[in-house]
Amino acid sequence: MEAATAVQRFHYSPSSWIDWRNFEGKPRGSLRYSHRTKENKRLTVIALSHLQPDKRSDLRQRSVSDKNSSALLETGDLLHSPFDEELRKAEEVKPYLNGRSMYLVGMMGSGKTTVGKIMARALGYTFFDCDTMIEEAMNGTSVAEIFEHFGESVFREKETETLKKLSLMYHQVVVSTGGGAVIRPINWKYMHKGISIWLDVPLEALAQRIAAVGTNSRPLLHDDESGGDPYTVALNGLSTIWEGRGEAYTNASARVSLESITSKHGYRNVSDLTPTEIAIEVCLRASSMLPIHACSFNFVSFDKL
Ligand SMILES: Nc1ncnc2c1ncn2[C@@H]1O[C@H](COP(=O)(O)OP(=O)(O)O)[C@@H](O)[C@H]1O
Ligand SMILES: O=C(O)C1=C[C@@H](OP(=O)(O)O)[C@@H](O)[C@H](O)C1
Repeated sequence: MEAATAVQRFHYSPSSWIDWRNFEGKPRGSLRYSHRTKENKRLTVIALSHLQPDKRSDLRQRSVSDKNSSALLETGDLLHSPFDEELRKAEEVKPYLNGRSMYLVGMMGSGKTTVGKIMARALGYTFFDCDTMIEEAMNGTSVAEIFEHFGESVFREKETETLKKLSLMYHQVVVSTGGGAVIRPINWKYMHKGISIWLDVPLEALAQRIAAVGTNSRPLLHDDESGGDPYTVALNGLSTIWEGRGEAYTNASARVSLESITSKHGYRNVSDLTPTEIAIEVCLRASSMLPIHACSFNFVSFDKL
């Protein structure tokens, strides 16, 4: 076996936990950690960057508390940590997707970015965030600044251009769209080139998430002057937006309801679901919609089934 592709099994012990501060951010939703072993071999660990601080500590506890837990350390290939094992369920659907891209739609805060990064990792797809692409195309101007200085219509034009580019130039991508991408019919023409999945999350759960991180990056929630608490402000804003576009989400090829997954897992609240559990469900849902014969066509336009 060549040294460059050799995969070594590394057993965690309570004292061998890796300090997260040694990680550096990398594109494509991963973090890379390198250190030298006693034998002076360079080992690299890739871990999931989507993990929130609380989820990281979950992983840490799971890793150090189980004597048999192990992670594959590698020199250039993928890491499969104990956490990644869950993702194998999603990875298994890859052959059925036949390279089709996945477009995540849903209200702001529904987890399109968080879940999309995990899906991309599981499927070996490339992840794109539409808002980030627009910001980059506007020389780093933030979404909030684009709304403020140029108005929503300019942002929507850029959004359409970005979806067009993604749908025509790429395959095997997971795209996190902006919450409002569903309102322009032309955008559906592009998103239906792949599989579009609506992440349907109750407004109360969305308001909780948004209140926790603030509305700075979400200009459509800025206008409230009621002086209410962050949760109420977010819920009122989301309710108004939902009235205007709730129906548009039903154009998606499939809907993944977080309430349904919650009861499937026997949980009490939507907030008990991990992003990984949701990502697995989205991948399974996408592949379950594909008729067997559709799998023999590569990258054909995938209109609503
Ligand atoms: N399943 C989840 N459980 C709890 N919080 C989540 C979950 N998914 C996303 N979040 C949090 O909600 C916020 C919005 O998520 P994000 O992925 O940015 O949504 P979107 O891209 O749809 O706007 C983030 O702070 C994220 O950490
Ligand atoms: O709902 C919307 O109209 C918007 C949602 C935002 O994206 P997220 O859904 O990623 O927050 C962003 O595109 C912009 O603020 C407009």
